[in-house]
Amino acid sequence: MITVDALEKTYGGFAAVVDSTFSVAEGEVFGIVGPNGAGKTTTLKVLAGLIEPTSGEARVAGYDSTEPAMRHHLGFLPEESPLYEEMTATSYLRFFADLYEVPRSVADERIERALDRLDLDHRDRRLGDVSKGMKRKVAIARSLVNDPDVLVYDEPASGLDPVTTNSVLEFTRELRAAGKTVVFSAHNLYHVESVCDRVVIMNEGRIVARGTVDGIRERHGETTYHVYTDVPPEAAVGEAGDAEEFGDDGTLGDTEEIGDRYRTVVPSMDAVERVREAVSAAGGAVVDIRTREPSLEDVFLDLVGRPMPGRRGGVEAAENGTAGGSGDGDADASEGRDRDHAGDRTRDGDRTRDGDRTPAERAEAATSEGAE
Ligand SMILES: Nc1ncnc2c1ncn2[C@@H]1O[C@H](COP(=O)(O)OP(=O)(O)OP(=O)(O)O)[C@@H](O)[C@H]1O
Repeated sequence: MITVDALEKTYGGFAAVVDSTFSVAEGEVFGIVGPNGAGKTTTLKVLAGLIEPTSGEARVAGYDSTEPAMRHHLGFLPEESPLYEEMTATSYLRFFADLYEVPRSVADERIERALDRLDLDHRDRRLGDVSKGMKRKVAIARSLVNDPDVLVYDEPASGLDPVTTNSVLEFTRELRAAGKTVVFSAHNLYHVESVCDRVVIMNEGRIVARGTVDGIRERHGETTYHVYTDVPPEAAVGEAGDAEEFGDDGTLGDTEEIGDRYRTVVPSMDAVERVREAVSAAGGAVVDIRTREPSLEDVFLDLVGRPMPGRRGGVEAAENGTAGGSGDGDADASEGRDRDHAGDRTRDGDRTRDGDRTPAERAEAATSEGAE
């Protein structure tokens, strides 16, 4: 349903996305995770047809992402989704359905269903007066008014309370059950673990891991063993012999005093045995051993904790104070501003006349221009 091939996006020489290749099957929930500035939003904006790749391509529902017709198959939820504050949820969603030229009876039924499912109260209150969670739900409902096959959600549950977060995650699962394809970005790894079929982890513009959450954990994470003893292994080692013998990597492992016990973390069962021998030689004993599987978070921290090679323009440009360095959006206008497909308009000017836009384009324009 989605294929991204050798995608690259640079802003004024700064590589926001580098050589990104992945695909998403129909009916799959696919997560893009990564730290701030990893390139998640840029990737999603390319998928949503809001910016053009510098090179490579993205195809969505059989269309190149730059083709206006693609948008009929797509619902996009931006990270920030300003709404028209004077409207009610219902009138706002009808407005978008009209932009997509959805017949009123079909739209009303679709809107009711989405609002019911999202437990949206206060449908007739002005949007300026509703909670952040409700606003996010209305924005999600908006992404569905054209009944798209593909949903691209940027941080759908960020900043929401736990109840609203759960309801948004549950709703995402239901979208999958209804056969929709969902791509979403998240910082919160729990959100990703609990919903996604597959994941890519991005760092500094590049994909650094991919697969199912379990697969990524197995491939990139290391099981550790927590050995609890009644004497510190260091002391035992002092009497028993050479501390360097512990651990596959030749280190002793991390020991921490916890109450009247000592916990030594080692990377292998071999090392556990050496702790046992050393402690028993010192007259002590192993009182407990626990295995700890790596979490996605462990893997994430390990993978994104080191600098990536090959990102051009970043540090040097920032140090020189040139465009695109910190990438805060003030890059050279010739390359650095988001362009709508086929260069129709820049973000801050030269808008096309409304009459030139397709229904999907008008809706997208209203999405990004809403309540500014
Ligand atoms: N219009 C732009 N002009 C210049 N640089 C940009 C522009 N948009 C994004 N960048 C830079 O590209 C890099 C990737 O940004 P992007 O927003 O895709 O990251 P992200 O993973 O979504 O980050 P976050 O989690 O903070 O939202 C960042 O360094 C960002 O500052």
